[in-house]
Amino acid sequence: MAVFTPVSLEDVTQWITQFPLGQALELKGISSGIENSNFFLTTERNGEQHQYVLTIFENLSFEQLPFYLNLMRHLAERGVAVPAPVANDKGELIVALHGKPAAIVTKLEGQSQMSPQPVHCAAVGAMLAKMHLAGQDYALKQPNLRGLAWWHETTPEVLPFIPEDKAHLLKAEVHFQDAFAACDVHKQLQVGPIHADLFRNNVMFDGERLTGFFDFYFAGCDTWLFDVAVTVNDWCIDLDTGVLDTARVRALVDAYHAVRPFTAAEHTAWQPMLRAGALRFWLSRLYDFYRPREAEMLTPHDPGHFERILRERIATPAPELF
Ligand SMILES: Nc1ncnc2c1ncn2[C@@H]1O[C@H](COP(=O)(O)OP(=O)(O)O)[C@@H](O)[C@H]1O
Ligand SMILES: N[C@@H](CCOP(=O)(O)O)C(=O)O
Repeated sequence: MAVFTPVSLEDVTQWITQFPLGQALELKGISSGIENSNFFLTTERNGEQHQYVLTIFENLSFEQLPFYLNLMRHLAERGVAVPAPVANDKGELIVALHGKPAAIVTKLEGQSQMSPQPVHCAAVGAMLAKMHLAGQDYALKQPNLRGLAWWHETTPEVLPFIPEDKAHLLKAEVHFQDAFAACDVHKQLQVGPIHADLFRNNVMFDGERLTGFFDFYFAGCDTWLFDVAVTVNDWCIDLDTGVLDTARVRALVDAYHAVRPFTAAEHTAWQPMLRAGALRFWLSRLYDFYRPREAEMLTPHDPGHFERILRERIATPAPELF
């Protein structure tokens, strides 16, 4: 159960009067998250019921949240399928509830598609390209906080815990990624706000219709190609082996390319970028496994999954971008 801060309907009844949402009818805790306390909120306005998600942020602060919430609003206003945050009567998107930052966003229809077919991957690729284009004129700037600098900070923290062969791979890959980040091709890559964690569990589908991307709390400014690589490394693989499924890769990258054509530099950078996407999640999973943060991770994800993916991306070239 991932409701860390209990909230009752009575608590919300008064609090919600500052939002143009009508009256709170029902509040249900959502069990699946791992970082925040999330609730489905039903309200009634002019005789009609509406569904929202109320999130109480357990780790992110009032200072950190505007980048993420304003990005969601910016994207929603430009027709990207993401939850739209609701402002209160002072125009604020982040409002204290039980002393912690909280926000209300629109509820996406559908469920996560955990066994995606090419048709789902194509929808994700097209929406991802649309999202990158729509984010171009987003005014707030924040780096990807899980990027190269974080890999350098985190690697020495996990090295003492892991056996020699893994330590060797980790150090060698960080070294390889340093060289890649410094090369001319990398400097030519398109940069902007990215989701940076667009896994299967962060996208909703109603049948084959993509209804939205959510969980933007790892978003930051980084290369668009890194976002594509992270997404392909989750959506287009056999989960047991990490091996890429060519049909799903083609569907995702072709659909992306049709909306926002990849550049020659992106074509060149594709194989090392897939390795970067694997390294990022191998490292965060190692960190969460060996250095668990208090009351944050209920069940740490398996680091071995992304170690396998990284080894596989090093050993076997992925299908070309175009
Ligand atoms: N806007 C939304 N619309 C519909 N469901 C949502 C929305 N936001 C979150 N959820 C539901 O809440 C669950 C937990 O959200 P998530 O952002 O993954 O939490 P956490 O940040 O705590 O890991 C999701 O798996 C999803 O079922
Ligand atoms: N996608 C990451 C973990 C982040 O968790 P999320 O539920 O907030 O997406 C991973 O799989 O390691």
